[in-house]
Amino acid sequence: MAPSATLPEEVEAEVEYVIVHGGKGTLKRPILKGKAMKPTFEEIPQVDFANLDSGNIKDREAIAANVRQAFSNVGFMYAVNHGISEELQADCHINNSDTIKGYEALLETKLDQKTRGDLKEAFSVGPSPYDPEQKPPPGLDLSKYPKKANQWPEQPADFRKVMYEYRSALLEFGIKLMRVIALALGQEETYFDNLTGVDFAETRALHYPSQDIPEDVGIGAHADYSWFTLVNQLSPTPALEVLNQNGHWISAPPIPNTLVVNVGDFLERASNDYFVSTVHRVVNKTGEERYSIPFFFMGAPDFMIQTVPSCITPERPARYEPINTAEWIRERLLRARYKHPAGIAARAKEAMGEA
Ligand SMILES: O=C(O)CCC(=O)C(=O)O
Ligand SMILES: [Fe+2]
Repeated sequence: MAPSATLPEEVEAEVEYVIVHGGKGTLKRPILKGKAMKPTFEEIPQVDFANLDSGNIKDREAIAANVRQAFSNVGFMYAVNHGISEELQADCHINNSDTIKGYEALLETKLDQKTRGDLKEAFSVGPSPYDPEQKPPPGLDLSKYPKKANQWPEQPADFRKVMYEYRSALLEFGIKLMRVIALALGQEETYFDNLTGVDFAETRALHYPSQDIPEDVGIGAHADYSWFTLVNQLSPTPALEVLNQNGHWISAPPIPNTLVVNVGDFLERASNDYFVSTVHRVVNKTGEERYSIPFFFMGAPDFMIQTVPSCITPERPARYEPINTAEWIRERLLRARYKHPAGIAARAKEAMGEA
């Protein structure tokens, strides 16, 4: 339609949307411009964790207050002074290996249905009590766990060792962060301690080639299925982008010695939407390779995700039913794995109305 001086601004402009398929179904966010724009974030805040191990609860509460602000307004933050050693981060760099390209090939997942798939490759390490490094509790009934959960390459020889050292360091930070989150939600620090019974995290070493075809993405727009995710951006290549309330993509460039921390769907649900599981994507148009290692803090598989009591008020009654962690993860994983036999079977079942 041709612009007309007499029509209101909203009618004149054709509204465009960002469309995202996430944990809550399809999100259609209008891209707002000019006067229609709402107050929302334009950058990712930084939170200092230097006092995380302080014996004084006031110090830990001060961190919790900053986390609360970041998680409720943005859903993302940079963790500064997180205590993970730089050497360990450098050891994990996939550049140290000329053989590891992971077992998830390029285009194996497709998070944005308009694309030919995600232009990334990955090596994932998930929960498995068969790996002694994960210190399964004595007497754990192993029959409930799949035997082939993790697959390890023979080369380079110390790949498994380094990945486990890194994973343990992140897990330690993650368990402390979960305590800060409990405080941030107005609970006792120990509120979520029973979530961490058996190992419950996934580490994914990612490689993104430069995306030279205009439609290509590294990872299509999505929200994470985790309590939170700790992303280590190993390359100086800016590519991670975060969707704000105006439908604008905000860059989260690498900042040395920080971890990007984002709220995942489980925390959003447990917090009754007070904390937002913000949609993000990776688009690497820099002409350079990019490497990153996200760490997904997922919770024990049999943990029931329920609304935290302090997040239920007369104005905001509980919005969600309790849900089993393993069931939710399986459902989400299979949706993205469009080439995996189990993913194909699940979608066929869904199409026939059986799922
Ligand atoms: O590589 C990144 O910076 C983020 C990766 C990511 O969003 C994911 O794996 O869920
Ligand atoms: Fe993500």
